[in-house]
Amino acid sequence: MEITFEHVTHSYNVNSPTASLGLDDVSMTIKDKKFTAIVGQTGSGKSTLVRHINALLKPTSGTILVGDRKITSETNNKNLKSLRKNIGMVFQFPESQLFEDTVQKDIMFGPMNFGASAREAKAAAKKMIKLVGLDESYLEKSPFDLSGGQMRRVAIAGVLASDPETIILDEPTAGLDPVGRFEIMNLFKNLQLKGKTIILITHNMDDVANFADEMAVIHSGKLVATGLPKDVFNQQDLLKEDLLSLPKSAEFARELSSQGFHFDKLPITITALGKEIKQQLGD
Ligand SMILES: Nc1ncnc2c1ncn2[C@@H]1O[C@H](COP(=O)(O)OP(=O)(O)OP(=O)(O)O)[C@@H](O)[C@H]1O
Repeated sequence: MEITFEHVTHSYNVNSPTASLGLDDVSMTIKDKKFTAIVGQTGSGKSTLVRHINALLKPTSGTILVGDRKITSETNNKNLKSLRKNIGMVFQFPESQLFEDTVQKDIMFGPMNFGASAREAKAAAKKMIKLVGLDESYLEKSPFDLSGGQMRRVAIAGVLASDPETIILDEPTAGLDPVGRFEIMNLFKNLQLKGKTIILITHNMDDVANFADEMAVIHSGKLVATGLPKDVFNQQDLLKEDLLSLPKSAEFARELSSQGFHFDKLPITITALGKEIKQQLGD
């Protein structure tokens, strides 16, 4: 589903002395079936932005179009079920929301909440547990007997079990070891390649460089850049003003620039960096 923000502003605690601006006149389009990363410093408005997509937050002004659904300040809290079924959200540390006595029941909760029969939900649990890299024997275990990484996978399986068209991830790999992180990111990339729209909030620029098709940079509630990661990471004004940090390959390329190498554009992945170095050493 294509998602379009049209002049969206969100004020927290409107009309109170503690009012604060979460989003400031944001207009952008998140493309259907693409992997889009949302980045920005802490407190810049990333979570506020994505919470408008399933109407967890309503705009103070402006409109969000999610496919053919329109969300405005007037949107009624009723009738949001079909929207929310299609927008899966993996919050930060989703394992904190596990509560059932077995993994199977936890994964079944979402689909049943959206109207699936027990049989359908069981089948979904069986499929999803494997998709997140655990075998079926985990279904009968208590989620609380699992490691942190395993709990995270179960929580993700629970979101995927409702088969949402769009999946929003708010730092889904925070606190995982590098291998676990890579596996989870690969899982989401594969889901996108099979037709899902993925929206990832992250502070990890290597994940953006390696997995995202598009990126958006938010600063103080405003959208300051959007585009292909290889272009956005080369916007000098963003780097100068410290609105963006670089993936490791680009950092390394910058260091190499003072050692006689020359890069027209900073390479943002190891593969691109390797190719450039090889070419320049061969010349
Ligand atoms: N419930 C709330 N009430 C009042 N202000 C809020 C609330 N939630 C967020 N804000 C404010 O809105 C701004 C944007 O916050 P938001 O959580 O969207 O940022 P973020 O980019 O997701 O940050 P982080 O990277 O730390 O998760 C911040 O100034 C924050 O203090």
